[in-house]
Amino acid sequence: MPRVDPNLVKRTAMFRQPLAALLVVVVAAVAVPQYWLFLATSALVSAVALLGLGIVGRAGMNSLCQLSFAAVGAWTVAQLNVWSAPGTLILWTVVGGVVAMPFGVLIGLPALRLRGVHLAVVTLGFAAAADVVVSAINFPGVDSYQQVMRPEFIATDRMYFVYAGLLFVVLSLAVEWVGRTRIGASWRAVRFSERATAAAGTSVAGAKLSAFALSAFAAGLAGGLLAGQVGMITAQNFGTIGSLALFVVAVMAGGEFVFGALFGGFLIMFIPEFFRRAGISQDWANVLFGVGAVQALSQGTSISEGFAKRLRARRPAAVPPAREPIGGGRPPLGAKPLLEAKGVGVRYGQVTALQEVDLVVPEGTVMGLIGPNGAGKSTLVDALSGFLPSAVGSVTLDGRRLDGLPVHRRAGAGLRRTFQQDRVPTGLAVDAYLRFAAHRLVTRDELEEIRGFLGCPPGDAHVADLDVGSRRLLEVAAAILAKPKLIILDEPAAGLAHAESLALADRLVEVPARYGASVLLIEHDLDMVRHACARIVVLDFGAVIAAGPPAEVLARPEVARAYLGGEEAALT
Ligand SMILES: Nc1ncnc2c1ncn2[C@@H]1O[C@H](COP(=O)(O)OP(=O)(O)OP(=O)(O)O)[C@@H](O)[C@H]1O
Repeated sequence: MPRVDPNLVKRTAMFRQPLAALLVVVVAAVAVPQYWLFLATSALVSAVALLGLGIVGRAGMNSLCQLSFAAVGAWTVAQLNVWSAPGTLILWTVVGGVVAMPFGVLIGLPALRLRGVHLAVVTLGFAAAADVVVSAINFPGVDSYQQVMRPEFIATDRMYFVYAGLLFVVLSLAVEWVGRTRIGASWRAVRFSERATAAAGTSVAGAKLSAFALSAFAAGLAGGLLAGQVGMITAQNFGTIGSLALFVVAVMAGGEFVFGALFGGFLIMFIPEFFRRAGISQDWANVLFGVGAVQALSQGTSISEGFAKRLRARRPAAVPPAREPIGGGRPPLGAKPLLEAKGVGVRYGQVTALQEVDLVVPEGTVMGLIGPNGAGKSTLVDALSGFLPSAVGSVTLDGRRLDGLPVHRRAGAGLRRTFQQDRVPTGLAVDAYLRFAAHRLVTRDELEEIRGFLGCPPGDAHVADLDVGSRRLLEVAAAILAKPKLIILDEPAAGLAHAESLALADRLVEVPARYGASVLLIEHDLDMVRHACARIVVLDFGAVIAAGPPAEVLARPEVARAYLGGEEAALT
């Protein structure tokens, strides 16, 4: 049997769901009886809005006002229709989507500070307010009974269904494509960890606002599509309860997936109809959706996500290559200072976590930062990388003052860091994560080289399927791939077996010469520190108590005392 090129399979993966959706639309266009066409078109309208909800869902946010954005799109289309603007309904619908975008950004602004239920309340408030506004004033053309005109070729219900289907397919292709760009990866990343997103040089605000803007665009398209379908729109089409139902179905079916959106659209339109035919109140459909959403939330996966997981589970597990120690000595201690921190101090209320710490990391070296639990190591890393704006003192990297710069700008200036707990977004594949976190264009060769160098799993392995040790290595790989001047690794060996820690130490030793970055290694594994570092600095109670070559420093009694709490023995 001829072998299929795996790279081609990977590259075409984003087309799979949209093309399958196209097939569904084509079959339905031929097979659906005239009677059901209106409902089927409405299902596509809802599916378009659900795709948009899936975008904010990818970024880990909730929006309960999707139909308010749809109302903006519908309003725009109705107004352009009244004005007989050029471009026909097709262009008006796109304009409606674009006009909805600033509203998305406006509603996204609170998301910069609010999360979870608080954000949901804000969006619900907007939905309620929009509901009141559109109920109080008629849509354009309603007073004069002016129907939204469809162009000739989509005048029939069947052709309009095909048009709605094609619009859904094009939008889903666009969403899948954006999902594979750095913007899409930033949505996944921000959902997993805002701190790690910023540390990877990406603006958290940009990620959140772009998700809201594109989500509103999709909703605006849905509104325009609806205006063309029904001809004359009213406030009832965009009620708060409708927005809530849409959200609940997105949670249940999985709006983040093309098929989840399509399936959700089908449920929203056809379940109430089935109830009606069975002589049951249609309101029971919302109860059913609510139960489905509770079920999805309690299981932690939507229907589509569960399906995707089962498909992934059938693939063989990714086996990372063995990470054997490769030997080699410590890097030289560079002469030129790269990072210079002076008088860095941090207080948490009454606790002084850091007291006027001075630290110099030279160019071209691996330096260790050690100290007992609570010594202030992570606090120092947070202060250096910009997570503690209240920190006092000054930080200079390669002669550039970093003081006052936010986290992502410091990352852009060449300071990369990792975290004590791994922060690799589980929604991405290995190479997608590396590309995102590198924050620059990386070649396939570079990806393969860094994965091989550190012994990371294959590029198409899914992060969610990896063990903790492999994820830690991925973080290190991503930091190196970003080509920074300084990489601060906060306990990178947590989760690795001892032999693997030493193997990682061997690799770190090579980093300055091979990739041109210095490394500041925070680690409790003193074997690893001895193995990798040309110099170490010891913190205790927020102050530097010793600095120098590892063997010499670890032999000092004050260092042993800090670690062992009073015993005078040297740390061997
Ligand atoms: N958000 C916070 N609020 C109050 N106190 C804090 C906070 N974060 C850290 N501290 C305190 O600041 C001091 C330094 O903590 P830090 O986490 O920087 O130490 P560490 O050396 O990184 O410890 P470990 O090795 O256990 O990670 C500790 O006394 C800790 O309790």
